[in-house]
Amino acid sequence: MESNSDSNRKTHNSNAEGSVECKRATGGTNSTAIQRKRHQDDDLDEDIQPLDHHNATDKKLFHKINDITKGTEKMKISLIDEIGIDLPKFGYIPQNTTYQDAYVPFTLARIADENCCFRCNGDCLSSRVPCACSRETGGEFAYTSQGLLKDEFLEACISMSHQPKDHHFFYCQYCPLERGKNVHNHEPCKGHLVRKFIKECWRKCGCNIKCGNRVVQRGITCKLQVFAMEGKGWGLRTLENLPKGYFVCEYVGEILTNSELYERNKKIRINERHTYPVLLDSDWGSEQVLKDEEALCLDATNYGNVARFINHRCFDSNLIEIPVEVETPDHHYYHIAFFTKRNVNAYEELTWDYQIDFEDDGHPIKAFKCQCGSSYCRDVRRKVSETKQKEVGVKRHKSGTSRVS
Ligand SMILES: C[S@@+](CC[C@H](N)C(=O)[O-])C[C@H]1O[C@@H](n2cnc3c(N)ncnc32)[C@H](O)[C@@H]1O
Repeated sequence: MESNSDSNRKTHNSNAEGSVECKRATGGTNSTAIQRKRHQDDDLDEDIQPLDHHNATDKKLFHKINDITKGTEKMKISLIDEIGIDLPKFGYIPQNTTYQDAYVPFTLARIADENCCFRCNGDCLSSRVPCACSRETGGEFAYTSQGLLKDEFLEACISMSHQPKDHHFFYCQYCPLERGKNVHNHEPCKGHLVRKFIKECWRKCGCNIKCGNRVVQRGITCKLQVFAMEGKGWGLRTLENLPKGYFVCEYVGEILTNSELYERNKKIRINERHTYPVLLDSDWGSEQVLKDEEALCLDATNYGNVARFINHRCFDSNLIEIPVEVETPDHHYYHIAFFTKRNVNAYEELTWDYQIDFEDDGHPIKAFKCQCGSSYCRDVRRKVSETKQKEVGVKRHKSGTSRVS
């Protein structure tokens, strides 16, 4: 997986390939073929700046793309690279898309009358009595009329992610994660955290599209930028101040079954396991045996949205991911939406806690050497190796063998 900047650093002259890649301006020719091609590429030419461009602060820019979404989001999302790393190779998709076997039916017939608010009008948040769509959140909507998450709901979600052991876990009888390994003796399920869901109004509801209980489905509304950094590869930042409880973006990728994820993992080298899949396991274990086509994950490796650039930070990240029910009451499939955990300043990197167990080598999501910089960092291996390096440095220093490079 090309994600660590140390491994993907290269000179700005190298020619990147793929769907959201930078290319040189093609000026200096009258060829009709090229002119025709240019015309077809107008959208791209407008979005992609030549290499070696200098910005106002006179920092060298190796790459700049004005809109990595290619117009598929309401907001343009730029990408800049001031250190010279490979451009990401993926196709931008603004909505989750089934890869092959995942069973994700969106039918109106599956939405029972008690799972929608067909009698509502206008804005559900302003109705005197909260409608049926608030039932998932205990009879109160999760959102304020300003479109932010209510503090109490947000704090409860943060507490669940900070102290998962204090909260309820589901344990599957036959865990899809273990089944996917295709071995005779499955290990017992390690447990899946029960999560708090938001339920948004949708097509069978009587309210209008501006209803305050429709936030995630309206998409990205803030200015975001993908940027390159030392150590972690690409990352995402906000270009404007964001208040606490603000919806930033959802995690979008291909919808894969767990077996499909294992097949993908098998095809790539052992130390390059996927680092872009997110399990949709909030409901695992609540039923007897989950069929393979219902044990799903989102994989943003080949196709995804801007959320694939959000790096991990142990514990004190500024984003939290919350499951959101939109099109189907069936929680095998749901959306993963990122909200701010606190006020976030313009130009701060946006991070979330992947909840990685840095010691679980069997997990389909590969743990990396964490460089989150948090004082709560859980990557003990990194800490141990850093301590050892320091000790070796001190010993060498004492024996006079150390070299300053
Ligand atoms: C979902 S991607 C995030 C975007 C990624 N940085 C990129 O360049 O495409 C996850 C990968 O980013 C890198 N990463 C994320 N958080 C990191 C951290 N705290 N320390 C080191 N690497 C990190 C790891 O390589 C991880 O596998």
